Amino acid sequence: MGSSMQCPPLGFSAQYYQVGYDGSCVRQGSFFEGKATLNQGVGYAVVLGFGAFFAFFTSFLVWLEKRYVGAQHTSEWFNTAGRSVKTGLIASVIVSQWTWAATILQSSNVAWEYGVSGPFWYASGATIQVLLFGVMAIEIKRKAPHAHTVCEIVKARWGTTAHIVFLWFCFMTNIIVTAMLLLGGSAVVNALTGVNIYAASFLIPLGVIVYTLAGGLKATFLASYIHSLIVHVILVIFVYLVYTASSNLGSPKVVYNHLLEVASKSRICQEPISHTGQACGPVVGNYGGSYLTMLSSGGLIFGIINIIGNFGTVFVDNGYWMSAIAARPSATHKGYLLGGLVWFAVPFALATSLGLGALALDLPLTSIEAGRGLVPPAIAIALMGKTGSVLLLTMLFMAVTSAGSAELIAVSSLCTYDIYRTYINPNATGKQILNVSRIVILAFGCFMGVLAAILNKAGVSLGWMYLAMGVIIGSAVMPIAFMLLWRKANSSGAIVGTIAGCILGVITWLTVTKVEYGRVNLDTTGRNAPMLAGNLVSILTGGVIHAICSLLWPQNYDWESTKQITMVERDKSDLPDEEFKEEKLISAKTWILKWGIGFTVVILILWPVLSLPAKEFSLGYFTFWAIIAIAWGTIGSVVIIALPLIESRETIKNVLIGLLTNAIPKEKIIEMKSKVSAITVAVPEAA
Ligand SMILES: NC(N)=O
Repeated sequence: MGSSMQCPPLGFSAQYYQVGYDGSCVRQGSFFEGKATLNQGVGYAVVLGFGAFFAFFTSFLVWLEKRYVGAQHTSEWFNTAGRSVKTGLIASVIVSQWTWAATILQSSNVAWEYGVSGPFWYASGATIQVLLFGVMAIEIKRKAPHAHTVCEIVKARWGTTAHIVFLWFCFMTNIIVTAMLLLGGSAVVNALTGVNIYAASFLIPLGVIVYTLAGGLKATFLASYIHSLIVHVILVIFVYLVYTASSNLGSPKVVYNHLLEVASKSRICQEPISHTGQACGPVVGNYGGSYLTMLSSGGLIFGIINIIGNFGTVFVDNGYWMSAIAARPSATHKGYLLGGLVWFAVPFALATSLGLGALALDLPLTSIEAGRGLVPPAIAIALMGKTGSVLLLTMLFMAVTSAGSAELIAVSSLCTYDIYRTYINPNATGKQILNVSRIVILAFGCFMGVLAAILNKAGVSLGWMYLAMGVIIGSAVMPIAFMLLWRKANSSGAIVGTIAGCILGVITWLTVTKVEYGRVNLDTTGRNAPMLAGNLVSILTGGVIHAICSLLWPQNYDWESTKQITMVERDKSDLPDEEFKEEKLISAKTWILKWGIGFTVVILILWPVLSLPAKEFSLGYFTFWAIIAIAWGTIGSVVIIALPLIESRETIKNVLIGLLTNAIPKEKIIEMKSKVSAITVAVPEAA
């Protein structure tokens, strides 16, 4: 029997093919076909229930911390978490803040498009920014120790015009990231449960708002540990399922053999045995058309776009500055390095399992489904049915909730400190700051719900947005880095470079689209060549213009005005002065420079270069690759789950003793007594 007559054509995944009336083999038109595996009740329970549960949970954590640890809940606490968070929790926060819907969904989409190189470029191209941001995090401690936001530092150094420009770019970053969270979240909720996509777009932020309002930064930090824990447990389940336990796949060897077959040159891909937009046969741009190679032009182009876009979404996202501000000085650099290395496993291990698994099972996904982020839900269903759907939905919701709440707090602190306190009420009290923070969280969350519904209506996909982000915000990356790293960097160069880079980036993007494809629409603007050109022009123009202006008219800045940024209320900080010593901070900077740059060279240059000679991976090479993914996923998960617990064992012990005996810690009683005696001395009649 000829291969054209076989049905299914590859001898596996028969459920996605059927024999037509004329005897031809017909592939299913799409994976989901508008059918949901879970009912709408589950969808609404997840969308509303998780938000409500975490709102309750964070309120409980806040209460515990107040009662048994003695935290004072000032506006400083709400927005900076007391600036004393330790390495393990900072790493866990970084991982949960950086684990977007896209990390879970888009990474598997690029695995589905380009094969093994997709997850690798997704992971490495978005890890190095976190590692390198560790340098900025230390510089904040040295040069702007009392700042609340990145834009406060911009204003202190470069004045009002630069402040307004960078505020705009920071807001754009928060809007883009939140939009991606909601686009991915709503698409998956809709596909898995049938909840209306517009209802999902609007309801998802509601849960995040409630949860964020309840806690502020510190409580969301604590809850983000729970988010990280759940994400990593489910990640490990999926990875082991694909490579060791599933009856359909279950070993690197089966995945490898299936990947060879689905991309085979002899495979017939005409209608109706396959349909336009479905994965079938050799991959254009890959060595030998194989999914099993790092020699992939599409994968490499995606990698470059990914690096640029993610520099934008780390360096221009106030959320990362806030995490750095919240970190204890001696923990900052280690937290960022550890967070980056653990996070690498999330897209790498997950997409190497789910994305390649979807290809290996020859799932009838279309490019539209994949672009909407539906590769992981499809394979979760294929491997585990309803259980897989629930696990995937839970994992995605953890990502959307914690990253979404970080974005809400980032926007709220920009609005309170950079607009309200700077331009409207410079003498704002802590109470006023807290009120404005909460109003902004509510307003921005609602605004994003509406925006996500509009974007869904316009047909904007997660994949499109992910590639476009660097064009829009990339130009601000180098000026923002220069701000803390280069004394010559001047204000006019930062303003002109950032604005011109963005405008030229967009013009280049659209022009290349028009020249290459003859028309400009969502489909053509989302292709690799225009995206690459736009991203490169945006980031390079921003940096080059700023560098040239600064060399011609250097500022020679001494960081005195950034050191003068003030706090609203004095924080109760039990950090020893030792923590802020310049020698300690300089040695932390040397450490993060060495390790941050070292790991960047390894994962961005050495690893891909060393994997090129393998051309098309042999079975042994692919098995080794899969083992690295499994091991990195497992070790990363153990570290991120165990370290925060180990570091906080004293606090946990105090809280547990307090809960069991209802005793309030001695230090807190002493503190309360000293307050009472201070009042008695000041106001004798109070005695
Ligand atoms: N955070 C990202 N780029 O997944």
